[in-house]
Amino acid sequence: MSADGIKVLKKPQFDKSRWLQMPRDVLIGHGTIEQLPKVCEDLHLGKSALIIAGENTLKAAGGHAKELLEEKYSVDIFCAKNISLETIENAEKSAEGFDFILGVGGGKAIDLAKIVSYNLDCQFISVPTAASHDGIASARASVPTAGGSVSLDAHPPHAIVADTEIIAKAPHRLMASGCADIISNHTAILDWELSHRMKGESISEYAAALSKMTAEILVKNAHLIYPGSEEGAWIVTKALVSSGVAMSIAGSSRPASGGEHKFSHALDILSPERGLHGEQCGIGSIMTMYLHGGNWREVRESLKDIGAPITPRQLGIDDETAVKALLMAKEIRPERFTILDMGLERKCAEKLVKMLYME
Ligand SMILES: NC(=O)C1=CN([C@@H]2O[C@H](COP(=O)(O)OP(=O)(O)OC[C@H]3O[C@@H](n4cnc5c(N)ncnc54)[C@H](OP(=O)(O)O)[C@@H]3O)[C@@H](O)[C@H]2O)C=CC1
Ligand SMILES: O=C(CO)COP(=O)(O)O
Ligand SMILES: [Zn+2]
Repeated sequence: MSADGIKVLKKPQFDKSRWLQMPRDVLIGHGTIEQLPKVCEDLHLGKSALIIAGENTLKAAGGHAKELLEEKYSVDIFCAKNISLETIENAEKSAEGFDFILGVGGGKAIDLAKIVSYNLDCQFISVPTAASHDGIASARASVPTAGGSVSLDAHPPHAIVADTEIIAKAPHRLMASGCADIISNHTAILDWELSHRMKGESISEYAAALSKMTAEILVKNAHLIYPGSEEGAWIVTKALVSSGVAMSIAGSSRPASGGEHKFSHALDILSPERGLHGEQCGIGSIMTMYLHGGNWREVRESLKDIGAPITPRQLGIDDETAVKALLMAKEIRPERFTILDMGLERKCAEKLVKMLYME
C-alpha cells in the first residue's frame, strides 16, 4: 500500500474498468432494515458477515443489524473512527475469513466497506444511516491522502438497504449535507463539459444528463425536505442512489465531482473536521457557479432552503482559509480539469468568498 493512497485497492484479477456494475437489490423505505436477513439470504452471500460501522452509526443501526443477522449468520463488528490507510489495513485484517461485509453508516463507513470487500473479493451491502453523501450506490471509493483525496475504482454494493425511518431520525445537518452534495452536481457537470471542450476529455451524455436531472428533481422537491421528514429522507436517498448510478455509468466520479469537490478536499487538509463533505461542496458550488457565469444566487437559495450552510463561517472556517482552499484546488487531482484550474487569481478568490455573504 503506497503512502499516497493510490494503491489502496488491490488490482482486480481482470480488467473491470469497462464493466457497468450496478447494485442488484435496492430497498428504500420505512423499516427496511428488518429485511436485511432476507436480502442476504436471497443473495446467497454465505454464512458469516462483518459489519463496518462508526461509533454513532453502530448505535443508530449497526447494533440492530447485528441482532437481526445473528439469527442466521455468524456476525462481528469493526468499529471505524475514520478512513485512513491504517484503518483500511486494520479493517481488512478483521474482515479476513468473513463471507460478506456490511457498511452501516455515513460515507466513510460505506467507502471503507467498499474498499475492504473489493480487496478481499467478497460482496458488500450498503446500509446508509444518513442521506449525507452519494457514495451509497456508487462504484467509487474516495480516500483522503496527504495530497488531498483520490477517487478509486471499486465495486458497487450488491444490495442497498436504506431504512428511511433511521435516516429521517439522523441529525438534519446530515441530510442537508447530502442535498448539497447533489446540488453541487450542477457545477460538476459544467466543469466536465468545460474539460470536454478545452481538453478533449470524453464525456458520457447519459451520466451527465442523469446527474443534472437528479439535482433538478431534488431542488423541485425541496419543500418536502425538512427535519424529521421521512418523505424527505426517501426523496434525498433516491437522489443519492441516482447520482451514484451516474458515477457508475461514467466509470468515474466526474458527474458528481468538479471544482467544488476539489475545494472541499482542500478544506479537508487546511481545516480538517469542520464541515461535512456535502456542506463544503455546496459552498464551493456557489462560487464555481459564479465563475461559470451561471445563476449562483439560485444555487445559494436552494442550499439555504434546505438548511445547508452557505458561508465558510457557518462551518467555523475563516474566510482566509476558504480563499486558500480555492487557490489550492488546482493542486488536488490536477488531472481533473475544472474552472478552478484556469489560473484563478488571489484577488478573485477573495472576491468569491466575500460574495457568499452578499445580500
Ligand atoms: N464513494 C463515493 O462515491 C463518495 C464518497 N463520499 C465520501 O463520503 C464521506 C462523507 O460522508 P459523510 O456521511 O458526510 O461523512 P461520515 O461518514 O463521516 O458521517 C458524518 C457523521 O455523521 C454520523 N452519522 C451518520 N449517520 C448517523 C445517524 N443515523 N445518527 C447519528 N450520527 C450519524 C457519523 O457517525 P460515525 O462517527 O459513527 O461514522 C459521522 O460522525 C467523505 O469521505 C466523502 O469523500 C462522498 C460522496 C461520494
Ligand atoms: O464525492 C463525490 C461525489 O459526490 C465523489 O468523490 P470524489 O470527489 O472523491 O471523486
Ligand atoms: Zn461528493
